[in-house]
Amino acid sequence: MTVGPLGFGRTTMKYNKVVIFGVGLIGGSFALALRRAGVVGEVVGFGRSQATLEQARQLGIIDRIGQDVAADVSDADLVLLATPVGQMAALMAQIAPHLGVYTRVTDGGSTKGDVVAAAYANMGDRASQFVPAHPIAGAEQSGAAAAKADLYIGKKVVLTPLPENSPEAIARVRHAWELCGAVVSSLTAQQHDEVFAAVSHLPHLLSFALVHDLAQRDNRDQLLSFAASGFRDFTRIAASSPEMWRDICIANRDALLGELASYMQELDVIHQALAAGDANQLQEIFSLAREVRGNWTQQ
Ligand SMILES: NC(=O)C1=CN([C@@H]2O[C@H](COP(=O)(O)OP(=O)(O)OC[C@H]3O[C@@H](n4cnc5c(N)ncnc54)[C@H](O)[C@@H]3O)[C@@H](O)[C@H]2O)C=CC1
Ligand SMILES: O=C(O)C(=O)Cc1ccc(O)cc1
Repeated sequence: MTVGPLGFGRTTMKYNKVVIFGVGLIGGSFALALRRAGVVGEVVGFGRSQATLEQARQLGIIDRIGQDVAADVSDADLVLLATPVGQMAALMAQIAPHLGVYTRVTDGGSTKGDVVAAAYANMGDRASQFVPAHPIAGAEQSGAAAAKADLYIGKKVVLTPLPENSPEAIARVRHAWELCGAVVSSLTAQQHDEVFAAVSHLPHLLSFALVHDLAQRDNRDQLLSFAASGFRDFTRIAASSPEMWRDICIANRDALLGELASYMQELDVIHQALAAGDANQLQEIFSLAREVRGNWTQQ
């Protein structure tokens, strides 16, 4: 079975050629997941570092390292942009003129408003072939060596389709993520960025901030030597890629600033309660948080 005009509507589509820009955790896992599903012919990887691409080839993530973007995207069934979000505008400009008529493009970026704006600014009419996506799956590790075929199984992927996308383009991209094992839903880009500012971008910012604060102290080695599992849980995500998180924070800064302001207000309330020795208020705050966190299960 092939993907092409006749491939749409069949129960399982085969992707003869998948091209990945950024063969790291997200791009590499996408390739491995499609391979595991047995639906991909050839996987071609493009990247910034030849050594990483060679590693990805040796790990069996990609079949070959791409040499010619124009040639490789012209007959690709599917293109995935899986670089830090700050790199995507330039890549879109590079691929757009060469995309085949039946080539569909998706991405794995953690922010969507900026990525959608980049598509409109850099892809012209070809933006209709781009269906933005965000897999809510990942880890603090980066790079091809961290890629896993089962990363997306049972995890959410949020699509933020463009009005210009055809139902067929959306269905194809949705299907690709479903073949990776994901549960796909849709939001507007604005809804997406507001939600993830609160539950992902702010927590990462806070975790980086705590470790950064401790890191600047003269006695940091002593402090870290006594830190236990609470510290480990709160700060695991501070081991994430600085470049990736720099780009996310800058891209979603409006929503993130709103969440930061709200969090600072909360800290202010806690600060006042603590300064006043108001044990009841602290208990109320901790109890509500404990109840909500205790009832939360990752869906
Ligand atoms: N790490 C995570 O848990 C998650 C990350 N994301 C998003 O996925 C994207 C990729 O993140 P990861 O896979 O974690 O990062 P990664 O660091 O593992 O992989 C990114 C790859 O992109 C390559 N790259 C950078 N600039 C490039 C360019 N201009 N052209 C081609 N390749 C380039 C890098 O060399 C690297 O191999 C980011 O946009 C991130 O926001 C989304 C969900 C989860
Ligand atoms: O490491 C973790 O727990 C994460 O939260 C991974 C993650 C990072 C970025 C995303 O956009 C989505 C998921």
